[in-house]
Amino acid sequence: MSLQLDAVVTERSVDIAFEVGDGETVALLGPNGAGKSTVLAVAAGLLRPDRGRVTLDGRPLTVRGHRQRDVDVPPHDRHVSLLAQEPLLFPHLSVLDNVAFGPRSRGRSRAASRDAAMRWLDEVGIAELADRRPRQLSGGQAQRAAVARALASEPRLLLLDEPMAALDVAVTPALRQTLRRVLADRTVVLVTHDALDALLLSDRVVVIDEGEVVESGPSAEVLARPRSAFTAQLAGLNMLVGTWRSDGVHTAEGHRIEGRVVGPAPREGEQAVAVFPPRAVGVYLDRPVGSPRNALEVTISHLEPHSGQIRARADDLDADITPQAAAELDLAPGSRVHFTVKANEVTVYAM
Ligand SMILES: Nc1ncnc2c1ncn2[C@@H]1O[C@H](COP(=O)(O)OP(=O)(O)OP(=O)(O)O)[C@@H](O)[C@H]1O
Repeated sequence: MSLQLDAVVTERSVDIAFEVGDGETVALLGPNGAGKSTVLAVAAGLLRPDRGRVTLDGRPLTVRGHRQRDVDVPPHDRHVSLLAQEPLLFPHLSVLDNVAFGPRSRGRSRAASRDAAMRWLDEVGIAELADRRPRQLSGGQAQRAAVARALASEPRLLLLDEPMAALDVAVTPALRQTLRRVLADRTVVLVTHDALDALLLSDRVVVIDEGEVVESGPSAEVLARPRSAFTAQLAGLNMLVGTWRSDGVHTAEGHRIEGRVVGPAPREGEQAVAVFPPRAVGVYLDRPVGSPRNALEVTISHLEPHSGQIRARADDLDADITPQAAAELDLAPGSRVHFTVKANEVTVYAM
């Protein structure tokens, strides 16, 4: 295990332990105040836990309240980079010099640092902005520069605190694709509120609530089959993971679903995920004939009121329908029905 973290911060009622494997991205999910930023601060060395231990590649970074002598490696000696929600760039330096700062302060020559910085700017798609000042960048460009800067110091561990939260929704899909590329094979802890980011960017999720880990496991499993009410609410979307074929995503349960592919197209036989909101789902007793919609035959497991609608849950999928429709269909747990959804309401991503 690359990162091992175990931290108690009494004042914040946080008592959290988890591990991140070498080259693995773990998403920390949880409601406001759950303790996610506290965990990042402990890993980065910005906050000392009352009790705990943080090791990276076996090297103790923080040790408190153990029988062993206390250890507190300062932030700049940890080989850890933290990327905050707001890109914190030095305003008086060019974008290139902002990115070159990390390698330079680790003792590399000015020329080598600038070369490395240029490579990273290219990697995140903003090489042509190298000479600008941070105030001449859009929010999305500044965040790309901040990603390049975080990576240029070649951290052993990258910590991302909601890297897309402050951005315009229009630029998030492109930045998400960039992050997917640069996070692959790195050891990363990603804090996010967004189930889709967790699904697409992380290998595993750790769900925390009120300062404790409440659920963890492979991202697709936890998000598609949430065990806690919180995770279900967070996911908020139907997600079907399966194998990509030319006619759509095929799941192990035998469902096939078509949708719009966003981002790099999955290759035949690769894993893909189809995502759609519960409000886009229609419920029918008989399979609709001659309709271009996706139709999935499912068994209702439960029904519950949900913001003025009835939420029907079946085979890990949710449909929100009106109370009248639920009554007319005479729905009850055990009912065999068809969930339908138009292909243009379904988004498909390669995994
Ligand atoms: N500087 C601080 N001093 C004291 N308590 C704090 C401080 N910052 C946060 N807390 C408290 O610690 C707990 C965990 O907060 P934390 O910021 O880690 O949560 P979070 O999961 O990151 O939340 P958010 O999603 O809102 O950023 C909360 O109860 C919060 O009120």
